[in-house]
Amino acid sequence: MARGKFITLEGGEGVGKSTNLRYLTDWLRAREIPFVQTREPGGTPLAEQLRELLLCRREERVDPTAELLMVFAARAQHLAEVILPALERGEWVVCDRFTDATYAYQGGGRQLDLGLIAQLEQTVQGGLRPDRILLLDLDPQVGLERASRTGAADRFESEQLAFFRRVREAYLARAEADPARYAVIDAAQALESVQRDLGEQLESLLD
Ligand SMILES: Nc1ncnc2c1ncn2[C@@H]1O[C@H](COP(=O)(O)OP(=O)(O)O)[C@@H](O)[C@H]1O
Ligand SMILES: Cc1cn([C@H]2C[C@H](O)[C@@H](COP(=O)(O)OP(=O)(O)O)O2)c(=O)[nH]c1=O
Repeated sequence: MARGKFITLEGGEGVGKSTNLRYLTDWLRAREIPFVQTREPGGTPLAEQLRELLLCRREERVDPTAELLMVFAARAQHLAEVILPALERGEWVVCDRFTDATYAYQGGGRQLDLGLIAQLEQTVQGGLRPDRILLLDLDPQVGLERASRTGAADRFESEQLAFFRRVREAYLARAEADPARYAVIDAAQALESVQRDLGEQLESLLD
């Protein structure tokens, strides 16, 4: 049994991840490809509890290294319980955010050392990396405006614009360094154009 493909969807706030996840899963269903849809932080009961702790707004300042370790704690659990078993069963995994979000938010946004993130990535994931990272790219000003229409701001969404500019730059720098693995999709386009681009990416992953 061939290992399943591991696809992640990434981008800043309000880029259209939720909207386009539905497109991705409909595409897989239409082709009868077995898959697991999941998200980070989260994806297991313990990891979802860590997500709540990470996202809730609080009086106490959250130390960036503490934040980073919580993200990777959730990821270790998610990998062991959900992602690796699904890939081993030959199913595809569609994950709403993964380690690129850590490079972007904790590395770019919080300005933590990228070498430290790489060390944790190696410890937690070994050699596992997504087969394709679908990066929805959008000016954060537009993204935040879109996101503000969909509910109250969590701890990350409450950051300043400069934070989200660094997030975007960090994502784009990673995509530029490994163009075979990343698809940068212009999320400012009309939804149907975004989805056409996503569909092309998925087609290219079929054996
Ligand atoms: N390509 C697009 N053009 C215009 N608006 C969009 C587009 N994609 C998504 N939206 C809208 O932007 C808002 C945020 O989209 P959503 O999918 O919830 O983003 P995210 O999950 O990335 O925060 C929603 O109101 C959605 O309808
Ligand atoms: C996976 C991950 C997410 N995050 C942040 C980014 C998001 O603001 C938040 C939750 O992700 P998500 O549910 O995708 O939020 P949204 O739909 O509002 O974009 O967690 C990190 O800071 N580091 C990480 O490694």
